[in-house]
Amino acid sequence: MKKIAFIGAGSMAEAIISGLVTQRVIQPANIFVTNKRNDDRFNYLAEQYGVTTTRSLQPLLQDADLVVLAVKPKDILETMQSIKGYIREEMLLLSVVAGVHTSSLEGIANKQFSIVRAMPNTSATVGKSATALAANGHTKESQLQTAITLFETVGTVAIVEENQLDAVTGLSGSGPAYIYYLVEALERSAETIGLDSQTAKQLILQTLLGAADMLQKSPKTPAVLRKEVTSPGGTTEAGLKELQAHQVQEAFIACVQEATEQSKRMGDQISKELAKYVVPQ
Ligand SMILES: NC(=O)C1=CN([C@@H]2O[C@H](COP(=O)(O)OP(=O)(O)OC[C@H]3O[C@@H](n4cnc5c(N)ncnc54)[C@H](OP(=O)(O)O)[C@@H]3O)[C@@H](O)[C@H]2O)C=CC1
Ligand SMILES: O=C(O)[C@@H]1CCC=N1
Repeated sequence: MKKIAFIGAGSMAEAIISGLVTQRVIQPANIFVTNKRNDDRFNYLAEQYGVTTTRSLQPLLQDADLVVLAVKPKDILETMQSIKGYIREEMLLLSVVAGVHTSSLEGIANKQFSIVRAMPNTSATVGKSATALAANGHTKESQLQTAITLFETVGTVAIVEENQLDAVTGLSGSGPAYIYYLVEALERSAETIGLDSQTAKQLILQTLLGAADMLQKSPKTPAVLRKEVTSPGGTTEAGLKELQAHQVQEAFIACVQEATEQSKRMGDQISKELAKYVVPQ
């Protein structure tokens, strides 16, 4: 990677920039960043990571073989209309924008080009994102490899078909929130059983980290690992009975399904909106 241009300088852009700089994938000065108006953000990113900031599209996009699109879905139309004149055949557009289909991006730009869509999650901030990538038909193998290299600086990467990205969004895109929700419940439960919050926090965090490590390192399935904790007639069995009575597994399944459906609904809505601006061939 000789030069990368980031359009959008928010939290997702910063997580990726941090990964690239920390792992020395590219010289920081060759990471070009733009945003809409936030000067403080420019100063912070330049000072913290040594990246080059500019609001001028020519220096941002000329010679950039990789352009990372990291704006909110509501800003995608304005952004694509402003950059479409700079899109070149050898350029790869890497979009982290949730719900915006590659066909919409090509439609607004009125040209066919290489696009990889990514669905990372916020754990990219600490280098632990579970990211899924989907490439459109124009993307070369070497360009997909570039996208993989980029996202491997902030975690793990899976390759999926574009039509699976809604499921990825429902599972791992939103996933950190489900885990935080569970931790909130455990913290509340600690209060009710008389543990002070500092002690409870430490116990919960280490339990979570330990279980995640077991899942990663042990060849055993989650069900087997669960059974190993559960002594017959013991405490775990008593606790799990309550979870079953409250249909907690079913609730999680419904949660992921509903998040996936919402991702589809939002994607359809954005596609419909953007279709108005697609230039007819
Ligand atoms: N949060 C999550 O869990 C996940 C989010 N995503 C996706 O990542 C994307 C980025 O999210 P996030 O980083 O949180 O967003 P932020 O709101 O933090 O950042 C958005 C950035 O876009 C800039 N921007 C807006 N309009 C333009 C424009 N016309 N030209 C240039 N820059 C512009 C903003 O600039 P300024 O501040 O100056 O207005 C800002 O720097 C979203 O599309 C989201 O769907 C993907 C996976 C997970
Ligand atoms: O909640 C959302 O819509 C976004 C997409 C994935 C995570 N956050």
